[in-house]
Amino acid sequence: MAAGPDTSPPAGFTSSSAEGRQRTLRHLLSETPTFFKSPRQVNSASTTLSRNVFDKRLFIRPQSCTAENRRKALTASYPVSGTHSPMSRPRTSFSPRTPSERDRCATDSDSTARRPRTYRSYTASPLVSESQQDLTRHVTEAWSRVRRESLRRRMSRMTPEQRDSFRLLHNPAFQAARCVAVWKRARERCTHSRQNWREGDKAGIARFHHAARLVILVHRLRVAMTTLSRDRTVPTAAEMRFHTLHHDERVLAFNKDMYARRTEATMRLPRWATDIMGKPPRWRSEQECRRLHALLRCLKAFRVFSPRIQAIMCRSILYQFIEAERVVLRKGHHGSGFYFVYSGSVFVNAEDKNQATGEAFMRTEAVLGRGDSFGEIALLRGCPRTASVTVREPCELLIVDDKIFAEVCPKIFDAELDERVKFLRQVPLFAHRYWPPEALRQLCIETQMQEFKSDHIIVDDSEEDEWIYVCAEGQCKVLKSLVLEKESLTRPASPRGDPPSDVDTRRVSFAVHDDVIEDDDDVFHDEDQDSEEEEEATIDRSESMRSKSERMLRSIRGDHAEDNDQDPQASMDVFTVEVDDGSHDVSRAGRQRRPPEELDMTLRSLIEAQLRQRRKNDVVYVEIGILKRGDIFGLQETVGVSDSGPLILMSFGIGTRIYRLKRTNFRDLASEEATEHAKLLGYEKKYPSAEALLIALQEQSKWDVYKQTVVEEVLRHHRRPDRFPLRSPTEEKLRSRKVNRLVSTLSRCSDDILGLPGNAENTRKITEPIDAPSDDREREDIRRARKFDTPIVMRPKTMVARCGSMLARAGTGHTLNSGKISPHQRLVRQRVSAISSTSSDSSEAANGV
Ligand SMILES: Nc1ncnc2c1ncn2[C@@H]1O[C@@H]2COP(=O)(O)O[C@H]2[C@H]1O
Repeated sequence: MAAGPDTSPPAGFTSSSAEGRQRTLRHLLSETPTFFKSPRQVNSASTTLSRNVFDKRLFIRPQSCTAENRRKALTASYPVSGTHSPMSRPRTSFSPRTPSERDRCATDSDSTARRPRTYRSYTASPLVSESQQDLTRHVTEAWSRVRRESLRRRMSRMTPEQRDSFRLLHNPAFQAARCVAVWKRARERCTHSRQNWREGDKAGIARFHHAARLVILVHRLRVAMTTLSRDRTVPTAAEMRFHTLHHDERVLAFNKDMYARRTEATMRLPRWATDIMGKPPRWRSEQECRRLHALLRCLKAFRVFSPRIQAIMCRSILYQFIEAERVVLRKGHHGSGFYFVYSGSVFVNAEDKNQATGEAFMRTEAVLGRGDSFGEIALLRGCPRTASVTVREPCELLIVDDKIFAEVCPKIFDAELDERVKFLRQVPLFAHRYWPPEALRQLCIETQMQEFKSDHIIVDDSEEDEWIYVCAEGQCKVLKSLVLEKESLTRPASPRGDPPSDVDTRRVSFAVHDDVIEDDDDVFHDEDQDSEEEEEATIDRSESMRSKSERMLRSIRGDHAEDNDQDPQASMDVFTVEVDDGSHDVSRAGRQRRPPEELDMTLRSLIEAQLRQRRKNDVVYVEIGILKRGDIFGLQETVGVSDSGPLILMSFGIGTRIYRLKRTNFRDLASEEATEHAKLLGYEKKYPSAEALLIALQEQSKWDVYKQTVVEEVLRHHRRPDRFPLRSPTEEKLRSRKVNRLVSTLSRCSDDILGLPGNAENTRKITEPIDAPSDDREREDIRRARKFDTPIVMRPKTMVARCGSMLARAGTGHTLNSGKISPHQRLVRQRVSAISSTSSDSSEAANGV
């Protein structure tokens, strides 16, 4: 193995200086062109070898190192090819293997006092390998050994404190943090002064390179750790089943999920969003945060936080893409983040015990998908993770830092709690006398604030709902659904038998402009709240005002089941009605049918859904009240004084902001006195019963029919055959248009002419949406209608006067009146209803109702 003695060493080797050695090495390496492709490589290799190997570890006896000799020795010792080539497993320090080697070792060991070891190392060490990679690997190994040793030596000389700080300095995570800091500083310098950067902040660049290397190192470490973590996690049965079915190479059965359309689950975050989330918080601009906020509001779990908390989260939220089967967090570990699932899905695995054997095993508790969140328990309770979470399908997670989540959010939550208490205190229901501060605060913990844009159905069935609503800003309408036969209200009771055209017209007119619905719930939704947690929540409630985070957690987990139990049905006809007792003005509604999804719907969507499904029995929705700031909805149902049946709550105008309180909490926390007080308030603000509304609606319908009849009567003479029939077709056409125009205008103005008691204002409101149609066809219709009607619409006063005089001429006895109903009109209405009830049509209608 050892090279034979050489008598003619090259000049460089006689020198023991570092420079001489390097020169020799360069020379040596340049003669092996297969290994090094360029002079630069030769230079760098020689430098590395000289510094790391020669100088520190493998000091070569110069006399024996001629180029020729060395080549001979190496080729003799290590054949270039062959399966047993030591190059494949380089031996960097010599350790005797064969007996002859051992013998030689023994002999040499006698003279190790000087430097036989290094000599042996030289002879055995494959300093020049058959490939560059081998050489590099060898050198790297040698170098790392040298470093380790020197490190050990240095540390042995240190005090314990020094050792600790030294360890910290060499901790990969710490180094990574330093790298990032260096990188940031370098970038900052770069942005602040490009000139400086260019002119060569050489040290900065060097540091940057160093940082990059460290980042690579840390990344490798992380990969190794995650692989290890995955390998050590025993998959649950559900996980195994899922992955077996979903892995292409192991498809056992036909899995329809693989062919299903999965737009939701596979909806990925746009590039701009990941770019924003890749920036440090202070680099994110206001606009970027707002953009991110608008995007994340589509996530159910995100929406339940208040806008302020959402904004704070957007400032610091991070993005992470995780492959399938990876472990996101492990049970018992320290919690360091709160997660939203943007796409993909995860398994939540909890520990369980086999009843028979007592063995512990992991069981899949839940599968969370897009819009869900996890990881809040450990952060808010300060306990270890309560479950493990592994990735089911490749997943995009959004991570909120534990500091933000556990410190900032509860503070904001507390401030909002104070706000809620302050607001509710102003509402008569929660007067100090009935609700002591502690009870009110307790009630507010699970109170949520929601925001709705215009025409959003907030509650679709007040009897089934679990909440009491207190209007904080804006206005809401209270609607009531009445089931009736379509014919009863749409067929005219006029003796002439001409069907009125107003139902369809109004239906179109009520197809209000479309609104994108966005709401802000304040609290987490948790559908999987089990009885244990509820029990826990009750106990917590009794321990008044624990920690902020605990309260927040309770609030977060308190309500997930909302809004999901909607029964899609019902349709709505457009009607304007009046309740005779005058206590509740009523009005109109839109023909609706509830979409199957859920409460996230506008009036328009309801109307469209209804129009798709024609049914004999329709539901007419009638407005029976308006909720303003401080008004309450759902109180009667909570205290059991409601007899008005299911009601509907809908936002309108510029939208609304409401607080909602859990009915169960209200009942639990209200004292007897408070309950009595609530009952009293409930009685005071009772809505009319279904019967009263039906009667009012019927009367209204008759009134509409009567108006139609009057208009028809007035215009009859216009439709008489012409005395001079010799008109041109164009003239005929114009004439018929004129008549039609008059009819349509009169129909629309008839409310003003004949008077719609107390509802003139409301009538105007109904017709408003006509001016703001949403879809093109509708817009086109209205444009055409407008064009058609222009001369009349432009001069309403004249038109009304004309209609009034026409009506007077027709001998109806009505005078012009656009305000309240006069006693005379009331009389007319009674007469009309008497007439219509005798006619067969109207009696049919009455029976139907
Ligand atoms: N039964 C469950 N259903 C849904 N999610 C759960 C369940 N148990 C635990 N988790 C979530 O899994 C998370 C594990 O970490 P945490 O304990 O911080 O918070 C936990 C919850 O967010």
